[in-house]
Amino acid sequence: MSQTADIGIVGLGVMGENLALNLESHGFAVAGFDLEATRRDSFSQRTAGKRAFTARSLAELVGCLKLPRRLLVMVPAGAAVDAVLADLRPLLYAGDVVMDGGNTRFGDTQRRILDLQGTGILYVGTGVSGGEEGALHGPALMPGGDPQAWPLVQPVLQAIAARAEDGAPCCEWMGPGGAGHFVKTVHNGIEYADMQTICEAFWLMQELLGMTPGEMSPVFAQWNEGPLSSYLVGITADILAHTDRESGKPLVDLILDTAEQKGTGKWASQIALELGITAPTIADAVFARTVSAVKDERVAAADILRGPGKLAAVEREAFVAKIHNALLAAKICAYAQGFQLLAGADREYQWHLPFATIAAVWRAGCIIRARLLEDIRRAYAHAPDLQNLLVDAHFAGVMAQCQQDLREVVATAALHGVAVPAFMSALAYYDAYRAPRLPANLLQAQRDYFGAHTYQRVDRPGKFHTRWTE
Ligand SMILES: NC(=O)C1=CN([C@@H]2O[C@H](COP(=O)(O)OP(=O)(O)OC[C@H]3O[C@@H](n4cnc5c(N)ncnc54)[C@H](OP(=O)(O)O)[C@@H]3O)[C@@H](O)[C@H]2O)C=CC1
Ligand SMILES: O=C(CO)[C@H](O)[C@H](O)COP(=O)(O)O
Repeated sequence: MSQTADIGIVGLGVMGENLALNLESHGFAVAGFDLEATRRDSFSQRTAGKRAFTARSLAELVGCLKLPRRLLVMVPAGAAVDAVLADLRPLLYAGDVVMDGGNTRFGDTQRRILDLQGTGILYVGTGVSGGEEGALHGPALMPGGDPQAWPLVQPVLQAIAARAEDGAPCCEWMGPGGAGHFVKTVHNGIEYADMQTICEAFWLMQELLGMTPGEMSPVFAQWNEGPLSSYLVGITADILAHTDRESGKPLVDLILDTAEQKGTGKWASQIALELGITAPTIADAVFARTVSAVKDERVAAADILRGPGKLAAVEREAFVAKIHNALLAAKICAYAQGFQLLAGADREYQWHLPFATIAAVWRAGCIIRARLLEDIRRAYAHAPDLQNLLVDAHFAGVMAQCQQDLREVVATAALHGVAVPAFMSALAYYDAYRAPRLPANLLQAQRDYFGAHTYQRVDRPGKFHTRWTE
């Protein structure tokens, strides 16, 4: 195969192989390479009879690509991407495009763009979401980087992307530099919060209402027909209905309660702290995973630390309806925080992120796809400078309907000693954001007391310092 492939894939793991098959099914001739011989063999077998070629080396892969070359790197983020780039660089010409589709830190993408400056090689960092199925049948794609690359990769990426209900491809240009990978990091931060709040809804049904997974599954399935409709609520219904073949028990009950993570939620939270953006529900979703991971400590502490006394049972049907509204309210708060994070980074890096387009791209294909994303798209299309999703008329209205139930759910959980950190932080975020006055006046006084840090007054301009004990 000489210079006949439309695109080369480096890394034929879960994502790379399925993206390659997706590309091939859309009429693109693909070439693939993986360091691992077993992955190459598996790729050869899965692509037998198709317009696909398995290269035995990076040089062979590059040699069979049409000019300008388009390469998609799907290897683990970090050192592996640098290693691939170091090997690729001497093989490429000016005008060739390298895309990194991994979950890469956006700062790494910015660094790699700088490293390639002067070579003419066009670099793109693209968020990819949708897991194995999405990669095969239509992911959401969030490319950003060298703008000159976009016309060269747009037809390929948009052809394989998922389509929203209105037919729009879930792939648009996010902006320069690390914009694409930043948008994916925020996507994953929201994903963490979405998953955690769903887990808390499940936990409340189990701990307070005594519901079994089998009883909860139809509840989630029904919720998936309404305003909570989303991929994650849908898969939760499926998971809760699943029975372990060996024991006959719900499989979810047999899974160890320690969550793992690869780091994107943590990055989203770190960036929020660095930029001074309030994203507590995303951060609490990360902390919920970290506390789950200290299982042995929790088991030991359960014998030492006291909780509340026994309380009257909670009425099931009415409380399930409240959990529904609490989940919707918390979800809106998490998305609001995610979009605040996008806006904060946009101010810092001057990417000119297209907020309405980001919501549109997330409507299908990705893990956080949800019905409410069309409302978010509409909100930002109507007001691109929207201060916060919460103050959009539609979302303010939904919050008005749901906030009382979020309060009651959080209060009930607290009284019964059931940990719902993401629900709690969503409520605290909502209440803090709608508070015209907060106790930061006392905090400023404390800072001034011990550190002469000064404070401002509400009745006159300027900076003031007080000798508090005089
Ligand atoms: N899985 C998912 O749902 C999603 C994953 N992602 C991201 O996509 C990227 C790839 O993920 P995934 O496909 O799941 O990972 P896998 O581990 O399944 O596949 C990565 C492949 O890349 C190979 N590889 C590593 N280094 C090189 C190299 N220098 N040259 C060629 N091949 C190499 C690996 O080989 P070896 O096994 O020998 O290391 C492996 O076969 C990651 O950044 C991930 O975070 C993004 C969205 C969803
Ligand atoms: O990017 C993804 C989906 O959008 C990946 O599935 C991601 O790896 C999930 O993150 P974690 O392993 O930390 O739960």
